Amino acid sequence: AAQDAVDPTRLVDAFEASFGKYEGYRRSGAKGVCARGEFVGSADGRALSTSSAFSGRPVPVIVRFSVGGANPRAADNAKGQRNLALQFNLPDGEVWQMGNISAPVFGAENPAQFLGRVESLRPDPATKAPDPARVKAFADANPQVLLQGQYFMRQPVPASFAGVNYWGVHAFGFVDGRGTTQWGKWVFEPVGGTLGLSDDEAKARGPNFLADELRERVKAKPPVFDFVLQLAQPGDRLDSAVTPLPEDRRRLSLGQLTITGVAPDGGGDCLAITFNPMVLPKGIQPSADPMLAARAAPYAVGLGRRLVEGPKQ
Ligand code: HEM
Repeated sequence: AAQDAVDPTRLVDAFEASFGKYEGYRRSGAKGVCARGEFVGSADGRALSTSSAFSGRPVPVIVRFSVGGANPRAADNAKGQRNLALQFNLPDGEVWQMGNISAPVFGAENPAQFLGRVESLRPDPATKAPDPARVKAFADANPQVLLQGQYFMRQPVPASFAGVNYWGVHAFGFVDGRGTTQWGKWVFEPVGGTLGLSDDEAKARGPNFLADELRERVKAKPPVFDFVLQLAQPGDRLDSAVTPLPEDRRRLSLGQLTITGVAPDGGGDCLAITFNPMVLPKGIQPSADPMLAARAAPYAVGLGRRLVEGPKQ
């Protein structure tokens, strides 16, 4: 809706003012590693959507794992967000991009609220830290912005980029050959289960282990994620990134993503890609979630800035 519209430049400027400006790095998910994978769709995927992603033939995927936030030196051994961004390279040049996060909810329900939250976290020039009274006042008036952080505090520090669930958070429509749309929300789940560290283990691991851990893991045995869709029922909210579907909704595996290689350094195919979740293949539809459409323009702004600066990671 028009009242939800927020200038994309203003959003990226607010990120830089509140979280820091690190030239060449993504303004969000700055610390990351590029990888490659292969996706093989399932019969359930083919039944739900005409997308060629689910043909059953292997599809090459560009993969980027990252730690949440704007800081390229973020600690790997702290609780918080991890990301799984994907670009499916489908036949005939078609692509499917997505950016998934390690929580079932996002930190705001519409772009204006997100901008307000980010602005409330801007450091006070005098103290160089956010003003606790301002942060509290905004969160008290907008309690949805606390849900994601509360989720992360209940989870252990991930032991591996391949040991955590990654949710799409938004609803998407899966359109079959008769034109029928099934709405749902997805999550990528490691087939080997989630892997967490105790507080002592996290301390012993130090702040930089996730990229090398992934390289070693992939060399030993390529990790596999199930692409699981939770099916919405009539009446379920399809427009809210802070409202998961009810837990009892049916779940289907749309296929499996295998991670087959990891870049040896900060380079790789990801550098010039922004993972815009509105880039969808035929057979997949965006929902009316205002947070979904609002991502496209700021990602392009962010990509433009870091390309000019000289892209890193
Ligand atoms: C209007 C709201 C949002 C803004 C302004 C925003 C902003 C950004 C920006 C600027 C980037 C870096 C883009 C680049 O340089 O290529 C980014 C990355 C990312 N965002 Fe958002 N974001 C928003 C909403 C969301 C939501 C709702 C999710 C939930 C799934 C999300 C998940 C991610 C992920 C996973 C990445 C990292 C992707 C990568 O590895 O490149 N963002 N975001």
